[in-house]
Parts: sequence; C-alpha cells; structure tokens
Amino acid sequence: MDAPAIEVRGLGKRYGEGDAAVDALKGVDMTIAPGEVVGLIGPSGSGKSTLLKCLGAVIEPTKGFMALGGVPVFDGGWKIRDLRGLRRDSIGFVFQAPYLIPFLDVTDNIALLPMLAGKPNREARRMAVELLEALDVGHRAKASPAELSGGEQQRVAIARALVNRPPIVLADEPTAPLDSERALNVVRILNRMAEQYRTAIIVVTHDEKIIPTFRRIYRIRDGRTYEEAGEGRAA
Ligand SMILES: Nc1ncnc2c1ncn2[C@@H]1O[C@H](COP(=O)(O)OP(=O)(O)OP(=O)(O)O)[C@@H](O)[C@H]1O
Repeated sequence: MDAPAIEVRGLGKRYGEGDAAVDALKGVDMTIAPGEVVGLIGPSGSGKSTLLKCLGAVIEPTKGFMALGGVPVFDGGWKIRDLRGLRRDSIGFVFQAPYLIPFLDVTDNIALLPMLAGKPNREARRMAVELLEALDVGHRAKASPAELSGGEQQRVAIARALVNRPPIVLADEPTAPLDSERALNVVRILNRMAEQYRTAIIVVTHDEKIIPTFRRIYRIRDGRTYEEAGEGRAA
C-alpha cells in the first residue's frame, strides 16, 4: 500500500510566549491517502489557516509529528533542510483569491512555475496548456487574467497549483467568491484531478454548497481535529 500523502500526529502550534502565548493547534491527528479529497471545516479562529500553513511547511509547528508521502518532515523540529524545495515540488496552494499575475497571459501565469523549476520554456508552456484544457479554460490560454470571469480565474489558479504535479494540494476557501454552479464545478475539477494525478487535496471551507460533496471531513474546534464521514454526494 502507498504511504499516506499526509500523516500528522499530535501536531501543535503555539504562537508567542508566556502570557501572550496562543495554542492555535493543540493536537491534530490526520491521515490522508493519495488521491483523496477531504474537507477541513471549523469556526473562525479554530486553527484552519494555522494547520494549512504547518502542512505547507510555511510555518513551523511547535510539537508533534508530520510526514508527507511517507517522508518525516517534522518530528519535534524540521527533519528537512530544503523547505523551499519541499514546497515547490510537493505542495500546491489554492487561495480564495486567484492571485494571478496581471501582466502575464493565462498560459504564462501557469508556465512560470515549471520554468522556475528548470523546465525549458516550451515544455513549461505545453504543460500549462494541457492543464488549461483539462480544466476547460484552454480557449482562454492567451487572455490576460483581467479578461476572465471569477470562475475561470479560479480554474487557472487550480491549474497553477497542479502544474508541477505536486502530491499534495492545500486549498483555502477556493469556492468562497463563486456561485453555486461554479463552486460545484471547482469541486468536480478538484475531484477529477485528485483521481487522475493521485493528488491528496485538503479543502478548507465554510461553503455549505460544497460540504455535502466530501466523503471525509475533519472538523477543527479549538485547535483539535475530529474526523467524520461526509455525505460524498456527486458535485
Ligand atoms: N501570527 C499569529 N500570532 C498570534 N496568534 C495567531 C497568529 N495567527 C493566528 N493566531 C491565533 O491562532 C488562532 C487560530 O487562528 P487561525 O488563523 O489558524 O484560525 P482560522 O480557523 O483559520 O480562522 P478564520 O476562519 O477566521 O481564518 C486564533 O486564536 C488566532 O488569533
């Protein structure tokens, strides 16, 4: 059996020290298989962003254990030196706002990442166009981001998160600005990509439109996670 894409045990994060200390994560346990899409749901201040940042090696946890793809990344301290390389090669991020670069066309917004990773420009553009087509925005490949609708921009942001084929994608409220049909379309795409590329995807969301689509959900309350079965309805 494949190693879990994400395995987390007793993960904790404390911000600050002494009287000002805030225990944002108090003990998170989580196991996510390659190809799985799970929802992460919790009230404001419960620790969702902190958990995504720890999983994405953007901030350092303060206790516990975390392995990505079977490789220990944190065990009371970082186990990997090149965290930037880890983020670049293993993790894709999707945010609520697409954050596309306004002066690059859609293709180059995506091709930039493989180019930075050392791929020849032509190959990087080919990878970008292939993904844009898979996400049904191939016809907008030469447009500039400002010419796209909100849903199209979000699909381009998803293409960018997937272009280096990371085994893990962390999506923070990716459907918040979208109407029901477009939100469900984004979820359909994430599910399809997870299946096709065996990507493990965590979706932080408050969005009632998409919550019933998850097969598995982690609820986070006061810095602790609770696993539950989702409805797993077709998006
Ligand atoms: N840099 C920081 N320094 C100190 N405390 C922080 C910091 N970032 C977050 N916190 C605190 O940690 C707790 C968890 O915050 P976090 O942003 O992870 O919650 P969240 O669930 O993402 O909230 P929201 O849904 O409102 O974005 C909160 O009490 C917050 O005030």
